[in-house]
Amino acid sequence: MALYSVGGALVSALLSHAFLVTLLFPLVWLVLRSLYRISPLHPLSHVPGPLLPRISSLWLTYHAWIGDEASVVEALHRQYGPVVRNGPNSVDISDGAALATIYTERGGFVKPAFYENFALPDATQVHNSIFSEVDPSIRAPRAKAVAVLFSTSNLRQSQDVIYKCVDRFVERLAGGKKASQQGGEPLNVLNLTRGLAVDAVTSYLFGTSYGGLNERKSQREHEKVAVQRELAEPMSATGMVDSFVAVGRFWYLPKWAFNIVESLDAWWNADEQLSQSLAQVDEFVASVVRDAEEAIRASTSTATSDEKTTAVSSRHPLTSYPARLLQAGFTPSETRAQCKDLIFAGTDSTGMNLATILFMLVRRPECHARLREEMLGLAHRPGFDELQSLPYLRGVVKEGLRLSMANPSRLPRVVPKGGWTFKNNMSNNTDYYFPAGTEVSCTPYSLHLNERVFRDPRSFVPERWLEPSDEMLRDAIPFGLGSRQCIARNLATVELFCAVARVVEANVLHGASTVKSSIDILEWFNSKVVGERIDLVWG
Ligand code: HEM
Repeated sequence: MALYSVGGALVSALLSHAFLVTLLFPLVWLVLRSLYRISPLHPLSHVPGPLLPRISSLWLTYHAWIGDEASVVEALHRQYGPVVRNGPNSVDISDGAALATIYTERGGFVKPAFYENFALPDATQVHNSIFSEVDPSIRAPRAKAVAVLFSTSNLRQSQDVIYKCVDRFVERLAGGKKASQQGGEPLNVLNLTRGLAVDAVTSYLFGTSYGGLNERKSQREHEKVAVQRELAEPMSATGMVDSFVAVGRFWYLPKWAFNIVESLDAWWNADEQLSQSLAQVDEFVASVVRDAEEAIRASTSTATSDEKTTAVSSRHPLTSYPARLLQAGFTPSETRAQCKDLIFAGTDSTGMNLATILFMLVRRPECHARLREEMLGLAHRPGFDELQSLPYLRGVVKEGLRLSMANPSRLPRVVPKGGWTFKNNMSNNTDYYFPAGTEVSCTPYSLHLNERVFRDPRSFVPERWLEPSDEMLRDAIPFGLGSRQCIARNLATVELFCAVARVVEANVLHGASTVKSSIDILEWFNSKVVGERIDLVWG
């Protein structure tokens, strides 16, 4: 009876303080969850790491946001060793021995759900891209439809398309040099390399050039004014590319929170230039996909003669990226989203890498001289394939890719059913067991700057690639690794080789100096160059 009345009193007390209970319940839950996460009962309790990331994934989210994630995780490795817990359920490994299991063997582990925060809008729909799709069975038919475009033999056949863009790029660089010598503004080389990247991707894959290197053509009659403006103004796709790069600030958030933060961010940072850039890219992509649809319609036997005439006039190749996706049965809306993704991925990374290589060659004139000697020492202008076998040029490109940090932060994956034991030979032969569902990653920043593998790791030393160790070859992962490595690795590599070779051949960098002594970045998934400029000046 007494017990009954005590219970009743407790219930009525709780009910009369419903507000307090509502407030307390989540707090108690949070405290209990945090205690569990730092307790020996947690399956990752054996992995070293500081307190905050063990308690909450907000720690990593915060560092991604402020843009120091990769260097902060590297600092953890220095303190705790090659295996560190950087979140309640996540672990980063700075030992290249982990790469094969995580990314390559048996197709590698799958990407975590937050990759889907990189999905792309098209009108009222949102589509996962080949990059953001986490389900391998959904990604596979899309990648299969376009894979042939990224093969070396296909690229070889279309090399003229790439060279045309590269030559225009060298011309623009030379124009910038002239203007700078005449006392103009410093040349933002990142703007031009992005122009080359967007033109190469769109000319080669879409059959139509975006024209990033040909903007403001109408002002040609005032050449000097036009050049000055080109030096100062960003290429028109820049706003769109930068807005996608900025998704990396909060991509770790769960979908619902991501959507709220993204909407607030879009409202807060709304500006005319960005809206124009987004609209311009949308318009370009829409017209490319329309042309592809027309060409497909006209190629079918049921096409009317009018349709055939339109298709012939548009001359859109049935083998283009959008045409291949459409013919494989994907909707025009999804095809537009996939094309926009390529414009973003292809412009940002290649642009950043090429600008970094040029920056490094200017900073190290002796490397530029040696490369020029290699190029000029050839009896003939090297062909497409021969370029990639020139030892010093290879060293320059590989070293640029190692240091450029276009994608500096971790490449996370999820441990599959059955768990995974990582046999760590680096620190006391400790074995680490990670249960299914654990997020594991290697971080290009840590691997590329590991002094055990790359002596004097922060210096640009192309010579180190003349006789690389097995570990160097294993740990340099600028394109990622395995089944989800960069789909356009061959295309990007070819762009870099051709552009660096032609720039050095034309001797445009002669007499150049850099405005800053280093390239400072925000370490988002795709890094952002602070100030969005990599400036060169010629005296
Ligand atoms: C030097 C230039 C480039 C670098 C350093 C680079 C780097 C990367 C990296 C690191 C990944 C893997 C990300 C991960 O594992 O989470 C990736 C994936 C990808 N990249 Fe690139 N990329 C470059 C150029 C390009 C270009 C030119 C394109 C398009 C034309 C492109 C399209 C893609 C796509 C679609 C994926 C997703 C592949 C998949 O998940 O199946 N990238 N890239």
